[in-house]
Amino acid sequence: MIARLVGVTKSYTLGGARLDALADIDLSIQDNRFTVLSGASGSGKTTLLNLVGCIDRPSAGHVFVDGQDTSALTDEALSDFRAASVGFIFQSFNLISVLSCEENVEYPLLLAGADPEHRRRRVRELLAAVGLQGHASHLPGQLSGGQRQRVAIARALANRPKLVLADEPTANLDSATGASIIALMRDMQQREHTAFVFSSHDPNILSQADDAVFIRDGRIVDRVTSPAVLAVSPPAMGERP
Ligand SMILES: Nc1ncnc2c1ncn2[C@@H]1O[C@H](COP(=O)(O)OP(=O)(O)OP(=O)(O)O)[C@@H](O)[C@H]1O
Repeated sequence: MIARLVGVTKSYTLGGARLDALADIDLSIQDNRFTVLSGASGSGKTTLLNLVGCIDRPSAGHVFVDGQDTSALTDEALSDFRAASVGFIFQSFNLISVLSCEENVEYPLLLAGADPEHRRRRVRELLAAVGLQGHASHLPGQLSGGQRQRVAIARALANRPKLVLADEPTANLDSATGASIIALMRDMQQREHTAFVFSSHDPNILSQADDAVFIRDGRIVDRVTSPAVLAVSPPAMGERP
């Protein structure tokens, strides 16, 4: 198991009122699987990904990643742990605009102190795997949205994290490009033997996943393994029939 949440609540206070963005979540995420978090807008998907990705801390409960109780880490140690253990893919790509494709993919390797020969080999391998070997020196502004997301996928995998998190990775793409990005993530997940967890409110995506976790109003309302069968007749947003 690559991640486990035990009794996790995340609360915000808005105008004096308490809002539980997540309430009493118990969830295990398995190694080497393609897991989708499915739920309507505002159901808590981003909040959950931010906790699993150690970007945020829970108000109550414990988040374990790769066996580490993240609540036991200082902010600095948590930041180092996150850089070493988790790769991120964002809906708005978040590439560094002044760096070329290869420099964007190389960046996490530089931060991790990888030697130049390893960096060169890994960047070349990843750009080829995402189909961008011919675009290595292009800047993000010279790429399409789908190509930018391909670079972001390569970058997320650079340090061989055991866990990659993607928050609505297809939200800014047309449906055909979005489908190709999901297929690429699936391919890379299997090629790299890593766990991918991605959020989506598109029920059609269920057919691609090994596991589906359904969230509604900050609670897990269902969990399904091999959810392809559900995709034949997609459930209502955030819940199973
Ligand atoms: N920083 C914050 N302060 C206050 N409330 C927040 C904050 N972040 C999230 N929320 C609230 O927590 C709830 C869950 O939000 P979250 O962004 O996790 O949902 P989501 O499922 O990712 O939605 P979407 O699909 O629209 O991105 C929402 O009601 C949201 O308004």
